[in-house]
Amino acid sequence: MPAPPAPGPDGVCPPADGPGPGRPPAGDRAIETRGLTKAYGGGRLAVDGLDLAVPRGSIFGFLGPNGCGKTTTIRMLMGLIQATAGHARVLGQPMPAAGRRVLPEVGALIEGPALYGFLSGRDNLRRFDAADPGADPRTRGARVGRALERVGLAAAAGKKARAYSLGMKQRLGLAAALLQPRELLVLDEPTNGLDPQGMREIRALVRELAADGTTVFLSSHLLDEIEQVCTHAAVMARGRLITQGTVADLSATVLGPRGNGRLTVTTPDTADAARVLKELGVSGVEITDDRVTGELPAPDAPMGGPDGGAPRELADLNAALVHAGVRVRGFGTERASLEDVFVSLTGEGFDVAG
Ligand SMILES: Nc1ncnc2c1ncn2[C@@H]1O[C@H](COP(=O)(O)OP(=O)(O)OP(=O)(O)O)[C@@H](O)[C@H]1O
Repeated sequence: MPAPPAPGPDGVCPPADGPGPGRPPAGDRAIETRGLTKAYGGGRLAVDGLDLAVPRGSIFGFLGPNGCGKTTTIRMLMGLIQATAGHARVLGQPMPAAGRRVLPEVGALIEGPALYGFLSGRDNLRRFDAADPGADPRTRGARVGRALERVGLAAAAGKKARAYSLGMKQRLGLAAALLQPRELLVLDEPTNGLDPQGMREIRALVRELAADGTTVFLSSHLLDEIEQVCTHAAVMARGRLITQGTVADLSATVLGPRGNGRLTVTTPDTADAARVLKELGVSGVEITDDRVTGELPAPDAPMGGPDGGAPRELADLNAALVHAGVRVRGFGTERASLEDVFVSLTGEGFDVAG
């Protein structure tokens, strides 16, 4: 996997047109936009100067509250609507100019699949396949069968699509996107409206597809979804890019440069635990009820053990507590969530309309 874009000192990644440290070289980007902008009537910008850099091979989450401009961006990327300003490249080619060359390499699922309810799942796929001028009709049956198999719909292939659950319809839409091998999959809110089981199935499928080397760009307003499935993310609010980078780097932006997370120790011996942790270099130590929390030292910081040694790992910290007679009932670290990132960078709660 190419090197992820690194956040800058303010925690925000450099724009796509900068040579930014850690930013994937242009050839390694599945999607790249510069200043991409869309104004609908009324003058308000639905998308405002967007600089995106999606590394090839990533599972890239495009995250933001409803109405922040995700679908509008995707529609511009796919050449479905014209940008008001700015540029977009998909698989290295300018869009929409190179649409005919690029789009056969891209599987897209935007705003739910358009299915005929009176046709079976299999016949819906045959119809999609027949609409592809590059698809050989002689091998259609095999292609459709493989795609159904891939999304776990082989057994239900003969059922009318109107009898499918929402999750099955989404999977059928994905199967349509997978009839041909694709370099890039673009999925707009693929789990929207699904029950938890349906969501899990789609996420598992996304992971499988990415494991085969396909870049997956998926939009979502669900923070935990992005955290669970994505390697990288861009965070949008009100049409603007707030930040982008690896999911781990984004978490680190709100944890400070040390980015190690907070340690939590649950113990009846809170005062002793706090003292030992401070001696070991843990800062910001706080006691709340039977919990002692603190910020872990940087990995390269000197960390003195009680015997003058230098415990470096969490396990060593735990051992030192036990050695000092602290009865440890719980021990662990917490990383910042993407929700923390969003709130810290925008000053807003996540559940706002864009
Ligand atoms: N065809 C249109 N004409 C006018 N305004 C539009 C149009 N499509 C979208 N908008 C507006 O542009 C903004 C961005 O909408 P968009 O659908 O891109 O957001 P989104 O992040 O995909 O949200 P959602 O998840 O709710 O679809 C919203 O304020 C929306 O009302």
